[in-house]
Amino acid sequence: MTNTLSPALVISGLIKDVGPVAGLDGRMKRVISNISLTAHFGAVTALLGANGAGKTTTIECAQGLQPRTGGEISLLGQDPHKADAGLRAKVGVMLQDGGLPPSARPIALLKHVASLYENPLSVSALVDRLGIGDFADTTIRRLSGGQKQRVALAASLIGNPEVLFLDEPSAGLDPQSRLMVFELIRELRDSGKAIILTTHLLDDAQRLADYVYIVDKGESVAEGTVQELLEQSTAALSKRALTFEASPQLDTEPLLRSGISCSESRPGSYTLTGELTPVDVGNFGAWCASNNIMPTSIHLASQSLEDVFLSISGAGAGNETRGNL
Ligand SMILES: Nc1ncnc2c1ncn2[C@@H]1O[C@H](COP(=O)(O)OP(=O)(O)OP(=O)(O)O)[C@@H](O)[C@H]1O
Repeated sequence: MTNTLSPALVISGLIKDVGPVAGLDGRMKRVISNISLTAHFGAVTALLGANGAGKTTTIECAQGLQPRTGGEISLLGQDPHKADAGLRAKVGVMLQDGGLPPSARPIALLKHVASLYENPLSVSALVDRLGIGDFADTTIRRLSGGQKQRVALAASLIGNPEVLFLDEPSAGLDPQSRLMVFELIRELRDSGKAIILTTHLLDDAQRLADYVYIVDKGESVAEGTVQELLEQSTAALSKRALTFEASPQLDTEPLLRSGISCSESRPGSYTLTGELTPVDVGNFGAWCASNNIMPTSIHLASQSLEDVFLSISGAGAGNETRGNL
């Protein structure tokens, strides 16, 4: 029986080199330079970061699917790279590409996976729970991305694992399926399992994670609960952006003051950024009036939570992405 008081997973100073890489004249490329994290039982631990930050590589090293170059990993008290079948049976994995055989049908596949475990969960209960019965007779290759995702989640759960790795669990799910999957993840967490998930969606981390590690360019750059991370960046939260469309190459100099900048991201599309006050908004109106400028659109927005996380992760302001990191 696993000691549930010890962490399920501890990663210290992970380093991972890949290659040889053709673009680097056959040299190795360091994709993880320093990632450390601890995941506990009864908690959802999220690795949050932009595409290419190193999340998948980290969890694949944590599962022993990829060898590490340096650092230490302890999964249920063992080195995952030297893991025996006993350890593997306690770990469930849902990979980003699903890894499901394309010609199999969902229920037959789940029954087969269940037969590999000593004490599997009930296939029919999981099928009902994840709504898999609706497409039970369709081969995996013909399923939609979200349907495949649900089968992959069921397959990762069937062995009733103590630790569950989920790589981008909400990818491709429609809103209803997303709620269903999130509810199931919370139940699993409440039943004491350790859940480690990767996501580039702040919303997923906010809804699900008890503890978040922000990963950027192969390093863990911040950690805490979502609330703690938000509190670390209250300065960023007070920033706003006023975007307007008008003629190109306008002289926006009169709108600037210390802490307020203006950029023309494409001809005729301007964004004023900084701690904008009502006086700045008034000045903007007066500037339009005195220069006979009639903008075709004006949009004032608080910096989004995504911007806050981008500022923590150093991915840079001015990123147009919304809803993603
Ligand atoms: N075998 C490899 N050869 C070359 N580059 C690699 C290899 N494996 C990973 N990388 C690079 O390492 C970086 C991290 O990749 P990884 O898949 O871990 O990122 P991620 O955070 O999971 O991204 P995503 O959200 O897009 O899945 C990326 O720049 C990726 O291109």
